[in-house]
Amino acid sequence: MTVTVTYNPAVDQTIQFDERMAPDRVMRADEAQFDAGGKGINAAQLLTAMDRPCVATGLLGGFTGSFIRETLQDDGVETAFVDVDGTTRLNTTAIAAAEEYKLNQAGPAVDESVVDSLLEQVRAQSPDRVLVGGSLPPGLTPDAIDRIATGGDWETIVDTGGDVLRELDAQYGLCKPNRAELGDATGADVSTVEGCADAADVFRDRGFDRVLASLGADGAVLVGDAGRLYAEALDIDVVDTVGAGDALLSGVLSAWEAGADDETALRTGVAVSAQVVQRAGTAVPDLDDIDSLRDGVTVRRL
Ligand SMILES: Nc1ncnc2c1ncn2[C@@H]1O[C@H](COP(=O)(O)OP(=O)(O)O)[C@@H](O)[C@H]1O
Ligand SMILES: O=P(O)(O)OC[C@H]1O[C@](O)(COP(=O)(O)O)[C@@H](O)[C@@H]1O
Repeated sequence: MTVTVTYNPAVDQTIQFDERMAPDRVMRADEAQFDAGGKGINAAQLLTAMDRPCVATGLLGGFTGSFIRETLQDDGVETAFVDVDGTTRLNTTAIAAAEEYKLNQAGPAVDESVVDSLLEQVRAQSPDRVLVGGSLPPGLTPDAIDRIATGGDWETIVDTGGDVLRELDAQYGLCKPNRAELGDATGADVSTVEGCADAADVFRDRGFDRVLASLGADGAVLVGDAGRLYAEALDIDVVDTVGAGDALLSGVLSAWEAGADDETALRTGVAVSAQVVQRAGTAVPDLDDIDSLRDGVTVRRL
């Protein structure tokens, strides 16, 4: 069973415009979409949709926090959040004439003592693995993630920005940097797939047993004891890439939970992420034919 930890959840607002974004003018959208968001929460929704036992934890506050809790419960996702003062943030994605703008808030300031309460919630679930996803709100340092990794007898997986990734000091089962985060955290040249795999190898020497590097339209690389695998992205019409990394990671974790090997897991992750990027927002897409979609993913050893 997987527990997800989202220290800095978000209500994801997605608004779309036909015309390009421009300053000093009122941009009027016909509609707006609101989804429960934040990297760990996105993963919990996808894992639940793929029938993998999962509990979503993290920090929630204010009316936006209530929206997230109610949305997850309506979606059948088990929750065990810690309530905090302040208001959970609203992250806005504006899609204007096919250009995507991501406007993220920092989130409510919290006291480090909240990590103790969160760890209690995690331990109470007796998880096999814990996925810590997303940024940290003001008041928390990377130690808040290391404390999860050292807080119990579970495997810890982490998906966070390169600046935080670089500071982690515990042992992790997997990290999921995207191309920019891979380059930021290692200083390596990540302009080629081989370069990304080399940079991922550097990460493995820093306490990450496996590295799942997401490369956007170029697909993904999975590096671990079983070797270095590269999967091409599927050729699809992209609407919104927000949530793509969470989808890739969720697909990989879901396949591993079903006993799949690394190649099948990587194929599954690419297939799930392809479904997510074909629609706006971070709500769960149609995952019914993931098995046939993943058979269409090209994978090779590097
Ligand atoms: N333009 C695209 N075409 C097809 N698949 C994509 C595209 N962008 C992202 N994906 C899929 O989503 C995955 C994660 O995308 P990426 O943007 O790297 O993640 P993140 O959201 O973490 O930055 C990719 O590995 C790929 O499988
Ligand atoms: O696009 P990704 O990396 O899969 O993550 C999407 C999620 O990350 C967020 O952009 C938040 O990211 P951060 O936690 O890193 O600030 C959410 O708004 C969104 O739900």
